[in-house]
Amino acid sequence: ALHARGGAPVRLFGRDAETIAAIETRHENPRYLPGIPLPPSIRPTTDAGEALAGANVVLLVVPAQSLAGLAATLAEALPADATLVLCAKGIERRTGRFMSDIVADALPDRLVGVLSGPSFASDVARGLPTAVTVAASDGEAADALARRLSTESFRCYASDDLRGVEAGGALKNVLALAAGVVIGRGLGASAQAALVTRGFVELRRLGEALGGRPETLMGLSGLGDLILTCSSPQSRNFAYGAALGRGEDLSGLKLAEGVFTAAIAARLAGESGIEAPIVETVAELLSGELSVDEAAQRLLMRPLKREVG
Ligand SMILES: NC(=O)C1=CN([C@@H]2O[C@H](COP(=O)(O)OP(=O)(O)OC[C@H]3O[C@@H](n4cnc5c(N)ncnc54)[C@H](O)[C@@H]3O)[C@@H](O)[C@H]2O)C=CC1
Ligand SMILES: O=C(CO)COP(=O)(O)O
Repeated sequence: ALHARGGAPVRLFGRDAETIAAIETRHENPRYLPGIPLPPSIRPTTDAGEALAGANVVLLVVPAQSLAGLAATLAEALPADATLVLCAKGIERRTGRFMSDIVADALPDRLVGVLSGPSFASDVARGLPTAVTVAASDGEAADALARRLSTESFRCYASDDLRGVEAGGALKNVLALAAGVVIGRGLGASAQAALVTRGFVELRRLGEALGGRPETLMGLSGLGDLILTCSSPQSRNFAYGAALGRGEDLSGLKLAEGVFTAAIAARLAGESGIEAPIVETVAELLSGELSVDEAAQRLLMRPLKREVG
């Protein structure tokens, strides 16, 4: 998408030499985006220093649990005026830190943006229409980043609610796992709709408790991404949940960030005094404390209460 803007060259860093070589020679990423032609002007490299030299916007797309490990490289090689844009959707499971907290600890005073919202990589790579949120704690910096990253098919809305955008992106993954379980276990589309709606109540409550604003949580990076990932088998979190619900072997499945976020999100909910039964049930299902049927039963057996209030 960035390439489509024209102008500044786009460099792509990856540590897997084979994939990088394929992108360079065949202009295709056979491992992650097979069959999708990539623009030949993208310059792939396995040398982080080369990729970062002279860069003024750096998009970090490593999984959430890997970000802290990359921070040392960044501290060494990142140009002083480069803006970091965090794209991973997760919470560090050991510490409870959001992505922006990890960067703030490793690179204090650095301008940080967060890009999140409903956007499957393969849709973006194909140039299909996509709308996302780009947040920075400084609203004008967010506006500038949104202008910089938008293309005709990749529309970025600016926000100054960094935490709200991060919280929505991390929590929707946990709920997408639950939605996948519902479908995988054959509980039906009505149960799926109920799960997503009640899941959104949890996303909103917990997202607000963690510092996000309600209108952000109702926007693209919260509700929008929740709708996408809770309804499409293209979502790896949904697909993981569906495989779990069907009782299939989970080894070999693609990265599902919610697997790493569930327990820490449940802990943060507990610490904030927030009721989050779906998030807690997903955490216990993943840790093996509950079976799929016990998890479903537990959610159904919750005491009756008013829908709102
Ligand atoms: N794939 C998608 O459609 C979308 C993914 N995201 C988010 O982006 C993040 C990454 O997801 P994917 O790219 O799909 O995961 P992935 O598992 O497909 O790819 C992650 C890549 O990062 C590499 N990596 C891990 N640690 C690294 C390190 N320290 N240095 C260099 N490379 C490293 C891995 O080798 C792998 O190639 C996740 O947080 C995900 O939630 C967000 C929106 C869409
Ligand atoms: O975040 C995503 C789309 O917005 C991708 O979702 P999955 O990680 O579940 O595939």
